[in-house]
Amino acid sequence: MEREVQRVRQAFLSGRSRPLRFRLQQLEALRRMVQEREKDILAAIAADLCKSELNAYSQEVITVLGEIDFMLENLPEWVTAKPVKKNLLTMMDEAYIQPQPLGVVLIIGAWNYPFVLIIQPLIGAIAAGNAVIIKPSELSENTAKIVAKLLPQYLDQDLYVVINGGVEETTELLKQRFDHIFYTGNTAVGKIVMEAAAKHLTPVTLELGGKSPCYIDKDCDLDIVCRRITWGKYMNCGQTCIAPDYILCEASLQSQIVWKIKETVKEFYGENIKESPDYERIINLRHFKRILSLLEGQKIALGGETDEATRYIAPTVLTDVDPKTKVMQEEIFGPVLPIVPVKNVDEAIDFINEREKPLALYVFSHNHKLIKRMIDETSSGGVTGNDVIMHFTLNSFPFGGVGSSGMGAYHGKHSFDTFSHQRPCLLKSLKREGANKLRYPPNSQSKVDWGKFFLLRRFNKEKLGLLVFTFLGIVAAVLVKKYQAVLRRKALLIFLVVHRLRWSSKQR
Ligand SMILES: NC(=O)c1ccc[n+]([C@@H]2O[C@H](COP(=O)([O-])OP(=O)(O)OC[C@H]3O[C@@H](n4cnc5c(N)ncnc54)[C@H](O)[C@@H]3O)[C@@H](O)[C@H]2O)c1
Ligand SMILES: CCCCCCCCCCCCC/C=C/C=O
Repeated sequence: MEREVQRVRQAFLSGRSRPLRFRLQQLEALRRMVQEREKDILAAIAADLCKSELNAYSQEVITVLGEIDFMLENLPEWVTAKPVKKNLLTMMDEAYIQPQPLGVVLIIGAWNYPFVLIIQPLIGAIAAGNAVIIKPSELSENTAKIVAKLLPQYLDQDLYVVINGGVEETTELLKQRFDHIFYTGNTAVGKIVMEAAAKHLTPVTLELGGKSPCYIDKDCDLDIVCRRITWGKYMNCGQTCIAPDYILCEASLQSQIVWKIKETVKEFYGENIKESPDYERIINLRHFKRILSLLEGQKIALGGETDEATRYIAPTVLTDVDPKTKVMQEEIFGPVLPIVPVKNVDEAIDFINEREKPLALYVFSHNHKLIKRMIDETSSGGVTGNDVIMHFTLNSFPFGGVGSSGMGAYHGKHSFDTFSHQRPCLLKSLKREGANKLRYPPNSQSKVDWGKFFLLRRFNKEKLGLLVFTFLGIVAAVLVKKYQAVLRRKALLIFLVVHRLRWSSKQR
């Protein structure tokens, strides 16, 4: 493992991942890989999650292609140095921020969207000029294998490396020194990753989970609300990090919600859900049993049918759920939707704020003010009003959690920033030592006063214009003189002295 990481580091140190042209060419090659090997990729995802190829394409491949195109379009602008505002002490210098790659990045993926969750961060890491080691989830082994097979056929083989394996291999990998670790998965392992990273002071992005609440106000169109919630909750069999985990609403709405979800389930998956190409299965037996255990003692208002042999769990709704029960203590990550009755929006806000900060929050209402109030008075990674999941699709948004749902974010420019160091660069001249002398010992009151003037003096636009105009006038005048260099310095000095004296007298 150590040797493998060392090999990737050597490749990074060669410098070839840095030029813009190389980054664009690698991103184009990645796009070619997705397009040319689409069938293989979709088949692998389908095998891992019992997912139709159409769904695999819409849920994973579209996002990846969109992200690559967005990067290709914007990268030339993002990589350029950005000049910054200067103060009086640095006004003759060059000052800019240069984004630079961090070095060798480790990306650890989760199984539930096994392709997009490793390829989307990879796109950001390549765009920012890094070398990357990718560790796909061992639970989605078909996707892990196809990614390990295809990437070296399209990308630089020493800069971008896939390492497959389970907990043992990941633990070994985490002992190595990286320049950034990007982890997607559950919160418990997130803590293990962060602890390992701390040994090398490696910064981390943690894309974690949590219980994302969904508040339904009585002032809304329940047909549409239930259709949207049914889509987001049962997509991928509930195994989506930002799926609505539970519903909060007034008790009187429960029966209508159950009825409308039931009708929508029929509309989406037909009479025989098991036969539907659009309904997935639980990833493994451990998760299947874990989800079943959440149903114990609950009032099942819809669904509840299961089949262990195929790890099938029907779209399920629980009503009158007691917040103290197990289903409300952990992220469900399956097709089970508890409804917890609350008296009103105030109680819903308190309910959310008494718990860990979720990855997403959903609010449904015709009342725009109520939605805004929920946003203002709660915290979550992201929010969608009157829909679910859809904030994920906007790559101008930073995607990530807050508190126990994660730290850091990615997608689009946010990915580029996550994998870049914003390096401040100040380029001075070895001339103009007069002004620099102000900071050298021995110190004096006069030097401090000059320092205050140079660093604290604020010019509004008019004054700045006047200053520039006067300065240019002086420069023009002295240029025609014989001893221009000496005179210019003196004139500038006189101007600054006069200006500072005026400023000091005003302050007194
Ligand atoms: N925020 C997001 O973008 C996002 C996306 C998907 C999933 N998630 C969250 O991830 C969770 C589901 O994923 P999961 O955790 O079951 O996926 P998982 O089991 O695939 O684990 C994630 C990764 O962690 C590694 N890992 C597991 N145990 C480890 C250990 N002890 N030490 C080191 N590495 C270890 C695995 O090898 C894997 O690569 C849910 O909580 C979900 O909400 C979050
Ligand atoms: C045909 C229209 C496509 C609509 C877009 C669907 C968006 C699906 C997004 C799925 C989320 C994938 C990432 C998951 C993260 C957490 O698990």
